[in-house]
Amino acid sequence: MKTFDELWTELSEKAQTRPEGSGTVAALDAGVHAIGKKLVEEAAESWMAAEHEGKERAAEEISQLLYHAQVLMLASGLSLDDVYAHL
Ligand SMILES: N=c1c2ncn([C@@H]3O[C@H](COP(=O)(O)OP(=O)(O)OP(=O)(O)O)[C@@H](O)[C@H]3O)c2ncn1[C@@H]1O[C@H](COP(=O)(O)O)[C@@H](O)[C@H]1O
Repeated sequence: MKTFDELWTELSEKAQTRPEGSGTVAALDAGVHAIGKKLVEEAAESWMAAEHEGKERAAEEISQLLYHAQVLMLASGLSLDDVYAHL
């Protein structure tokens, strides 16, 4: 298990060090358009899971949604504080 902040630290490091085999690095290389499509897909899957598939599946899909949101932030050059400023 990891927190949102711990995931952000891990993904930020991967974006810097670009380790081989990282899905995050591959996603960043694919670009904002591809990341955005994945984010929308995970949002739809989160919605469907919450409405039809129960709490465990909803939690799983929402975790993937948060992951892809962080990847989009990295690809867009945004920090956590840039986003927190609007909460
Ligand atoms: N939390 C996640 C995470 N959530 C979702 N995903 C990605 O999102 C995809 C989820 O897609 P779906 O379940 O919808 O399955 P899918 O559509 O068949 O998947 P794809 O065809 O798109 O690969 C997974 O295949 C992963 O590529 C994640 N990829 C990585 N992480 C974490 O990010 C960290 C860094 O990962 P790497 O960069 O791969 O080392 C690690 O701690 C990982 O646990």
